[in-house]
Amino acid sequence: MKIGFIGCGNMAKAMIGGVIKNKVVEAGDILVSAASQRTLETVSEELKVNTTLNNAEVAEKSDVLVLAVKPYLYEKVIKEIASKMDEKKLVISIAPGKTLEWLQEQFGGMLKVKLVRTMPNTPALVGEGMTGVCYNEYVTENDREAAGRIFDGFGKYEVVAESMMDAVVSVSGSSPAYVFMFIEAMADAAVADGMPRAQAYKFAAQSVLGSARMVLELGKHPGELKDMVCSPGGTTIEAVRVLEERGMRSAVIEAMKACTDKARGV
Ligand SMILES: NC(=O)C1=CN([C@@H]2O[C@H](COP(=O)(O)OP(=O)(O)OC[C@H]3O[C@@H](n4cnc5c(N)ncnc54)[C@H](OP(=O)(O)O)[C@@H]3O)[C@@H](O)[C@H]2O)C=CC1
Ligand SMILES: O=C(O)[C@@H]1CCC=N1
Repeated sequence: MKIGFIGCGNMAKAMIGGVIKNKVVEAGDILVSAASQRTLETVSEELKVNTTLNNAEVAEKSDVLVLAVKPYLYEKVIKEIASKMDEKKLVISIAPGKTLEWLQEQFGGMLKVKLVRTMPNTPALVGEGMTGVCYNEYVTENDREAAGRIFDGFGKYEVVAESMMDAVVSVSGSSPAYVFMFIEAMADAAVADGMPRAQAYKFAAQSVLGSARMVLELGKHPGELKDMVCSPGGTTIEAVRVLEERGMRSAVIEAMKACTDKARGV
């Protein structure tokens, strides 16, 4: 399987890193394009993948093609590659807001292009990505299996109804940013208490990692897990009281609502 990436920024590099590390394909089976030679030189040096400035060449030489440019460039890039497409190639979109119907239109109504609409996230870089996936009608069982191997290569994935994709942007595509802010804030507080910064990041990040694993592995309600930490009359409930007073839940819900709304409008 030859995989092509059009665009090689934060998200593509995270996906490529995971796919190579997990031996889904060899680096030599990946062809990447970008806007600048400088990016391609860096990517070629760091990831040992093949590179070109020619998007149409990536489309022509790939069995699976990942569109990894910013959403506003999708229309332009698809125009550049449309003539190189055929009904065997699988196209993976990673942009928020670009529906299967819209993508199909860009490729031209006549071409039965196989489309996979996804929303990955940057933890893919360490093999812990979460990707929401939906397919158009031309994607076969074999294609799904091939795409699944790619998504498995950099984390977990789940097939969802297309109507859920905007919510996926908010809950996993964008959410690493909120989690990093939370880790940074906790580390700042520990630094204020006198802890060296590097150590503070380790304590904060490992606590987030462990807590996430408890949710995923123990099958218990997050509220129950929170209660297990809150000793009666203890320290934790004091922190919980202040977080509730400052509107933590409401801030998260409102922030994610804004994110989902933005995804709908991209
Ligand atoms: N970052 C994230 O966490 C996530 C991003 N996404 C989606 O992934 C896509 C890419 O985002 P991200 O990686 O963050 O963006 P970046 O800005 O990091 O990367 C964009 C890449 O596109 C390249 N590029 C620009 N113009 C062209 C062109 N005309 N032809 C080919 N390549 C071009 C750039 O090249 P150069 O480097 O030379 O400028 C760059 O390598 C977006 O649609 C985004 O919404 C989805 C989920 C999560
Ligand atoms: O911020 C963005 O638009 C992209 C999509 C999800 C994460 N990053």
